[in-house]
Amino acid sequence: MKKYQIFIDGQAGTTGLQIRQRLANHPQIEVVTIDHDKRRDVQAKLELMRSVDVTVLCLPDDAAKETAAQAREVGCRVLDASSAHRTASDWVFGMAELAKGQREAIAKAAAVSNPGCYATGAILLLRPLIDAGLLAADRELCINAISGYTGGGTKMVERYEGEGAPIYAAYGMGFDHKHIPEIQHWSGLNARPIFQPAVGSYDQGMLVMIPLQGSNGSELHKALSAYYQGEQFVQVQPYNEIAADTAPFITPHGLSGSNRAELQVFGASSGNQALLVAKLDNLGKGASGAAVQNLNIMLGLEEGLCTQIA
Ligand SMILES: NC(=O)C1=CN([C@@H]2O[C@H](COP(=O)(O)OP(=O)(O)OC[C@H]3O[C@@H](n4cnc5c(N)ncnc54)[C@H](OP(=O)(O)O)[C@@H]3O)[C@@H](O)[C@H]2O)C=CC1
Ligand SMILES: CC(=O)N[C@@H](CCC(=O)OP(=O)(O)O)C(=O)O
Repeated sequence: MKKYQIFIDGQAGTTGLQIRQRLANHPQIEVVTIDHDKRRDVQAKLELMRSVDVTVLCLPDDAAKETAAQAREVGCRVLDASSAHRTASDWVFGMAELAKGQREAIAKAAAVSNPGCYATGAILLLRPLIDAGLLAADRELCINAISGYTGGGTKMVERYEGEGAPIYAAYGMGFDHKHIPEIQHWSGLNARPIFQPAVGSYDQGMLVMIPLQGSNGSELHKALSAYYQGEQFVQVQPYNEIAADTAPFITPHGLSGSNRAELQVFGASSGNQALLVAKLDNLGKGASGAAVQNLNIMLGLEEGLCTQIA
């Protein structure tokens, strides 16, 4: 059986480690590692990139831009987990479920950008509804969200695993979160949404919530259910139903290690108020799970292989 080789630049970071953990048992992908003290050595990286099938970037944006340019120079395919190229026209957006033809585009691409964690939830909810005309592209939306602290990378993990980090902390008060451009671009929203995220004192798990005035929940639920029918990693839950084990609450927990996103729609009996909810693991479908899914697609392998941590 053919084995493909990949190099992860940023292999020791939060996202890099989770990708390696998933790939440890992959039957057809082998991770080629770089010595820790050579991780910033451009020549050593170029040499590796010349020989592998795909380079995966798990770096801060500026470093990702540099390495992506080097990878392209030596003709190596790239999958970038950073937010540096998510709306770039010469990159393919790595969300297989986005629309018809997206999987095929990922399979052929030289450069794939892995979606942002919050953006994954928001785009999965909005794109089908805007495409269907059930939400107007110029609709002014507020998107609320909460993430586990691993979403903030090694620095936030250190802070939360030490003393005194807040149990709940809202942020995004500058109205300029880095995911807003990709949410707008890939959902097809003309109006800039207000995005108001928060971080909680737990490691993994995310909720993205979009309240809608004047919308009929049942119609939205039907449209989302039809759009994602047959998808392995995106599931629409029953209308107006809260899982028995968390009722009367919806929580960001329960999907750690998985590559699934669960979408929910709630609607008022009046038919003119609704709430859209996406639940996912910020390190799973929001990062490393999606990255392995994209690698499988890029290499022509079964899409679900090793995307989840058992
Ligand atoms: N955490 C998450 O939920 C998600 C993160 N991402 C994205 O993935 C990328 C990585 O994030 P995350 O894993 O959280 O970050 P971390 O801070 O956990 O890890 C980043 C890693 O990159 C290394 N690094 C930094 N600069 C360089 C460089 N020039 N060359 C080689 N290695 C370098 C760091 O090593 P050192 O500092 O020791 O040199 C560190 O190991 C970011 O762009 C982030 O936005 C995407 C989706 C979700
Ligand atoms: C809790 C937390 O800080 N989350 C990060 C987003 C997670 C992330 O790293 O997003 P990317 O996928 O774009 O890299 C933030 O709000 O900036």
